[in-house]
Amino acid sequence: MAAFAAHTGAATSLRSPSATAILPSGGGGRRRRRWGAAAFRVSTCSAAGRGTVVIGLAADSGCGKTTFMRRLTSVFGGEAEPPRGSNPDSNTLISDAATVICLDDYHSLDRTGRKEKGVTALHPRANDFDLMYRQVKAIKEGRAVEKPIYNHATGLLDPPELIIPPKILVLEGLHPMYDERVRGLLDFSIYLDVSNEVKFAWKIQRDMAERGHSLESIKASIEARKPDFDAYIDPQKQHADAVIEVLPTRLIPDDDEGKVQRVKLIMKEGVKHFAPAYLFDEGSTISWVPCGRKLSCSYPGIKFAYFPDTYFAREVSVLEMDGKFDKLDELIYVESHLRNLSTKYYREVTQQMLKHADFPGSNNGTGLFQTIVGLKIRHLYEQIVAERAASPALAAVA
Ligand SMILES: Nc1ncnc2c1ncn2[C@@H]1O[C@H](COP(=O)(O)OP(=O)(O)OP(=O)(O)O)[C@@H](O)[C@H]1O
Ligand SMILES: O=C(CO)[C@H](O)[C@H](O)COP(=O)(O)O
Repeated sequence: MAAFAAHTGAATSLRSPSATAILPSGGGGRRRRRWGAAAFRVSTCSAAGRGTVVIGLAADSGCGKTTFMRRLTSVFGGEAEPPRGSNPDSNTLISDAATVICLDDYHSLDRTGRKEKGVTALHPRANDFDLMYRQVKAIKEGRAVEKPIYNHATGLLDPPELIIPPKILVLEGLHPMYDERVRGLLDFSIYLDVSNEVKFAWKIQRDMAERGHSLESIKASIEARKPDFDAYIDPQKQHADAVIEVLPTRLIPDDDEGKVQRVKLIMKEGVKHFAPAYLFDEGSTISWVPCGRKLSCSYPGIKFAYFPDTYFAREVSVLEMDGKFDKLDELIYVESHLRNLSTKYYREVTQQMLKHADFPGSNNGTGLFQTIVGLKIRHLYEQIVAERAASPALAAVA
C-alpha cells in the first residue's frame, strides 16, 4: 500500500482502501460497499510528475474503440494489459506509458437500475459526470483515485480499483466529450464515427458469431439505442480534434456486402501540437489511385483523396481511403506519399500495420488512419512534455 499512500495526496474524493464508501447509485438506489486491499492493483505506470496528458476517444459500443486502443498503446511501446491481480472483470488497460479507462465505469445505474428507470446506458441520467470530472481532474493533477468498475459480465457496479496517474490517460467510451468540464480536461480528442450500415455489419459479425445473439435481438438493440445515440453520443463529434468516419464504399455500386469501406480521417486545423497529415501537397485537393506497378489491387481497387473542408463550421483537412489493401507490406508505397505522419523512422506506419495485421481493419483505412492518429498522439504527448519541461510554470498549472 506504500504506492497508494504516496499518491493519494489531498484529493477529497479519495477513500482509504479499507473504508466504506458511497458509490455512484446502482439498481435505482445508493449502494454502500465495503472493499479490502486485495481488490486493488497498484499500477506499474509511474506518476507523470508533470501532469498526465489526457486523451478522449468517443464512439458507440462495437465501433472499434478497443482495437484503436491496442494500436495506440502499441505506438507508445509495450503491451496493454488488464490490471494484474485485481478484478478479472476490470475494464482498464495498462501499458508502459498509458492507462486506458473505460467510461462505462461511471455508469451510475447498473443494468437493473436502467431497466427499472427505462433509460439506456447512453442517457446522461445513467452516468455520473460529477464523479468522472472529479476523478479525471485528480489524475491529471497527479493524484490517484479509486475508480468504480462497471462489470459487464454481471451488469453490477463492483468495488473500485486504484488508478495511479500515468503519463497518458485515455478515456474511452460513450461520453468523453459530453460533459463540458470533462471535455475541458482533454488534451486531444477523437471520435469514431461508424455509419449505421457498417456498425450493423460489425455488430452482427461480433454479437452473432462471438456472443450468440440473434439477428433480431441485434436489430432491436440498435433500434432501442438509436434515439439516445443521436441525442447524446453523436453530437460529441463536433468537439473532436480528429474524426475517423467509416462509410460504405463508393467503389462497388449498390454494395450490400459491407466488406469494403470508405474511411475518412477528418483533422481539425489549428489544434495545438497537432499538424494534420496530408497527401503530396498540403492544402491542395487530390484524388489518387495508387494501384498499378507498385501496389497490388484486386477488385474493387483503392482510391485515396485529400482535400480541405469544413466540419461543424471549423476548417479541417480530410484524408480519405476507399478500398482495401491486398498486400500489407506494399503499404510503404502509400506511406511514402503521405506527409506529416509524425513517424520516427522510415516505414513506421507500415511496420505498425504489419505488427497488428490480425486486428480488424488492418487491410483498410480504419487501421491505417488509427495508426496515423496514434503517431500524432505520441507526437502531441512529446510536445506537451517538452513544453512543460521548458516552462516549469506551465507544468504547475497542467
Ligand atoms: N476496423 C474494423 N473493421 C472491421 N471490423 C471491425 C473493425 N473495428 C471493429 N470491428 C468489429 O467490431 C467489433 C468491436 O470492436 P471493438 O471491440 O474494438 O469495439 P468497441 O468499441 O471497443 O466495442 P465495445 O464498446 O462494445 O467493447 C470487433 O469484434 C470487430 O468484429
Ligand atoms: O454501450 C455500452 C458501452 O459499452 C454498454 O451497452 C453499456 O456500458 C452497458 O453495458 P451492458 O450492456 O454490459 O450492461
